[in-house]
Amino acid sequence: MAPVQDARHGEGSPPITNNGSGEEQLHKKYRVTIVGSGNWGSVAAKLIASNTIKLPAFHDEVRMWVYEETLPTGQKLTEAINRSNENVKYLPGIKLGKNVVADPDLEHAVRDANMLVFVTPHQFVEGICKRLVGNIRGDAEAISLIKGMEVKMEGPCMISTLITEMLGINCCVLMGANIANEIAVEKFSEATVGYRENREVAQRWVRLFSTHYFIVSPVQDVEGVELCGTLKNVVAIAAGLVDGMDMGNNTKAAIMRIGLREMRTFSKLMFSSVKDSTFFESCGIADLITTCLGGRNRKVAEAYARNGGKRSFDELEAELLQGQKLQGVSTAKEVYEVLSHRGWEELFPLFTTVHEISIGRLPPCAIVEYSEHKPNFSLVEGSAQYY
Ligand SMILES: NC(=O)C1=CN([C@@H]2O[C@H](COP(=O)(O)OP(=O)(O)OC[C@H]3O[C@@H](n4cnc5c(N)ncnc54)[C@H](O)[C@@H]3O)[C@@H](O)[C@H]2O)C=CC1
Ligand SMILES: O=C(CO)COP(=O)(O)O
Repeated sequence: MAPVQDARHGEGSPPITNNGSGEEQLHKKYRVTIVGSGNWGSVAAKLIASNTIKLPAFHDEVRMWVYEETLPTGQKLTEAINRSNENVKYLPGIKLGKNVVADPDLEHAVRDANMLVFVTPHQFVEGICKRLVGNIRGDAEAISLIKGMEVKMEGPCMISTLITEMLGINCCVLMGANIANEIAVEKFSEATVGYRENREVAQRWVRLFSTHYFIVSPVQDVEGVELCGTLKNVVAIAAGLVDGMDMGNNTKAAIMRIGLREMRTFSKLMFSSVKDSTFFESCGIADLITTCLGGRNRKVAEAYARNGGKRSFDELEAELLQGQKLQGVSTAKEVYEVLSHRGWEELFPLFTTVHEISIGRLPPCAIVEYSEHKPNFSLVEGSAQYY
């Protein structure tokens, strides 16, 4: 396995070694809390804990806020995690590291941390941030691993922006081709850290997550990285529908290509700063491929099509994912709200069709019929250049 310093890093930047910088070692120890403890949240805890235990810049202990629940055994989830060092519900069979402490008290979990890792399903973030206002350290920095967005009156709001606006702190993002169960068993993967201005902060996040099997590259394009991670979940629903109708590899590849094109157009229309090169990072094409081949959105959408649209996504999610959450259906709705508000539906036939299928307005087979429609460029001046 290639060591971290041999890895390719975004933007042709010098490699980031995993030793911790002199500045960090002299001045400050960083204390990490993970806000979230689902499937990916637990794997993030494992990655981070393996680094904090050996890097002098970080306190060993990693606190993980757990949305408390009672297991069928009657035991609390946090007690089970702290006793067995495993998240027995969301990541069974994987040791998290002895330095991971599960904490059911959100405010207590974040109190001492100056590095906050947000990793919950996106629909819960606003409620969590409301509880955190006034309860975090003044020098805290955040990173979001959350793939999703909110739609406000003013328009779409990325989760990193929501965190920044509600808590008044800088927020980077980490996205990539990262099916959690594969990283949990240490299979080689890559990820992208998106940052706004402060490259030193981005490097600290890279050091916190990087291992010999998890290669992280920084890219100065928060919106591009976050929109890639968010929008690919909608395309994965389309890919799953195609699988559920046994339409074969060529059709699925066509859907992925059309989806990637819509991802790029949507991102660039929302934020003109989004870079084309971001779509070639792990957060872009690689995440699209892995999610369309092996993700939960794909899996549930396949079941939806196999049932001819007769069982709802909610019902199938509960049955197939056992408490884990689907992001693609709600993201399709959020994207659709943006498109319909602006009158852009015909510019995004795939995104629009995924939403209409997921609410039962169209049958699953519409994914191919409608997605192949030529986008109507006359709707937005200059949009043709993004196709
Ligand atoms: N699982 C994966 O392979 C990957 C997931 N992601 C992203 O990470 C984010 C988090 O996903 P996972 O960690 O996989 O979670 P998950 O889908 O496995 O688990 C759901 C989590 O939500 C929590 N929860 C349920 N109700 C809640 C409430 N009312 N308030 C707060 N939390 C509640 C549960 O306790 C659980 O921790 C999502 O945005 C997802 O797209 C990103 C990369 C990979
Ligand atoms: O984001 C993911 C992989 O990078 C996981 O996607 P799913 O939520 O569809 O499993």
